[in-house]
Amino acid sequence: MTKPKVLISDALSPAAVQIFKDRGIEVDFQPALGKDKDKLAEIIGDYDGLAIRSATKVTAKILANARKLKVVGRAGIGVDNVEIPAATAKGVIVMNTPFGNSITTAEHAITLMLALAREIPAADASTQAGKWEKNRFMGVEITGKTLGVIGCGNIGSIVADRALGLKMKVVAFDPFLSPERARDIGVEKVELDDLFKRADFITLHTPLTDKTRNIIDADAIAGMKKGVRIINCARGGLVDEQALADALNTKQVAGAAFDVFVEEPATGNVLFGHPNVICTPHLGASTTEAQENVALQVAEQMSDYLLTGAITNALNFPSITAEEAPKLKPFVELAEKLGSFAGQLTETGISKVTITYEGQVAEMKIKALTSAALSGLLRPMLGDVNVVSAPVVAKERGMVVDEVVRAAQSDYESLITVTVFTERQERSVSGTVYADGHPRLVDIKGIRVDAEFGKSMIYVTNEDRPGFIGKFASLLGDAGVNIATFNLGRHSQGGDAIALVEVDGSVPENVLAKVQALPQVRQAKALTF
Ligand SMILES: NC(=O)C1=CN([C@@H]2O[C@H](COP(=O)(O)OP(=O)(O)OC[C@H]3O[C@@H](n4cnc5c(N)ncnc54)[C@H](O)[C@@H]3O)[C@@H](O)[C@H]2O)C=CC1
Ligand SMILES: O=C(O)CCC(=O)C(=O)O
Repeated sequence: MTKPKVLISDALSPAAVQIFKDRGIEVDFQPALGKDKDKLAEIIGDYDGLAIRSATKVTAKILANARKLKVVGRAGIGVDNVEIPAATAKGVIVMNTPFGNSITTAEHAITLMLALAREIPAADASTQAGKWEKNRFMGVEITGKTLGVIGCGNIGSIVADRALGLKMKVVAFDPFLSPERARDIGVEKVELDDLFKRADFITLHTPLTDKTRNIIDADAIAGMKKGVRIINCARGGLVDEQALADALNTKQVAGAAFDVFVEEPATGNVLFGHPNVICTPHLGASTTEAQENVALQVAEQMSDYLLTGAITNALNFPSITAEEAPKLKPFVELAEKLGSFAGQLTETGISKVTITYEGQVAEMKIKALTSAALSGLLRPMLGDVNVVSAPVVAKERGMVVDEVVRAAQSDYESLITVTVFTERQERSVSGTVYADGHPRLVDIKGIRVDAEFGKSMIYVTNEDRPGFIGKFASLLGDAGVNIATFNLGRHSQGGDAIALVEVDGSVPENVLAKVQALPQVRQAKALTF
């Protein structure tokens, strides 16, 4: 196997380079490349993995050139610099490290809150300028004050914990925060209007979504306590910057501390220059500890995926642990081959696919198996589809996908059945994995068989009549097509029968036409796996 190759295009800790090397992965560390999108587009085609922070923008245009790319790893939390739908459509896994920088970012929010309360940056600048303006700087205590936390997930709840330690009262608005969790972490769950009315300090910790964009706008600010102070260490765009600047001018807002901006890098911004505004250049995650954590974690996760297929913290695919990956692998292969078998036999539009998991396989990660079956099914028709992109492609094409899970009902410990519905017919194929780890076909359209998936196969449906097998075999022999394995099955004596023959090399079209012309043959197809 050739070594996978990874590009690091942002300033990750060098710890990541070492992990990739130790795991036997070739790595190019180009920490400034993320800013040069043309160069990135030019070279991305050489890499299996791309490790980034926030400077690299993984756009559809970059992805279009990413011929070999399998995984994008974000050393950090927010993935708004990655076009995930485009990555998914291209079959690229996007993973992040959801916890590695949470403490550091929460500490940055607390730091900014305290700095705001005592106007530390302005007092520092004035003192170092030799002014000694003791009477200019009059701060506020935070003890006993109310902190409003908008978004109480990983970082928000750490901020709440630290603020409680500083003897603040904490109210939180987060539609997904359960009352039990709120109680456990010692915060009062409130509605947003209530938070605005009560908070002396407000800190934001949500992702930027259609619901959270401008969650603090002019109306929201009008509903706040006069003299409120606002901290944003989450994402630019959560606060309407112009509305905030206006409110700073009228003193409705007494101060604001921002680490993130609508446009980054923020080299000019409407907030710059206002009194009691503190700005940092997206430093939330910038501590030695956090950068080491996220770099190590992303490198391990990407290596696991590239080398073993284990998937952790993916945003566009279910997680598969390192323990699950080897057990799942033969079933992924089985699901993909069953899908491929059904796909190669299907000539008209598919309206629905049902995938049934029976026995032990029903306990596994069936989402991953379904994706594999869909990719096998769609690839003969659409070409460039893989397990990551297949569910999206199926949905775009209006295909209904049903998953059925049930206890073992057959002789097999595990059985997967793929049933494809078209306008004209319904066709099922079933398979299992034997102890040798090889997938086997065990049922085609209700007819029992026992066949491995060969590289090149001929599938024939015929009437069960004497003489057919002899004629079929001599026809192949006369044409110089060597038979590797020969499998037969039938419904009943004289009824529908199946022949599934593995041959060496590809099946010439004229040979297939001759097979099709044999008197008992209903259908003859060349299949490849
Ligand atoms: N400044 C920096 O360098 C860093 C910024 N971040 C950003 O911090 C933010 C929070 O990160 P985490 O706490 O790890 O995320 P998280 O996913 O653990 O928490 C986000 C919380 O926001 C809540 N939420 C979602 N929609 C909401 C809405 N409409 N109103 C109120 N709450 C809502 C969710 O329920 C969740 O509890 C993210 O935007 C992340 O990108 C993270 C790390 C570093
Ligand atoms: O990598 C960084 O410095 C930014 C961190 C961040 O914003 C995130 O993890 O969401």
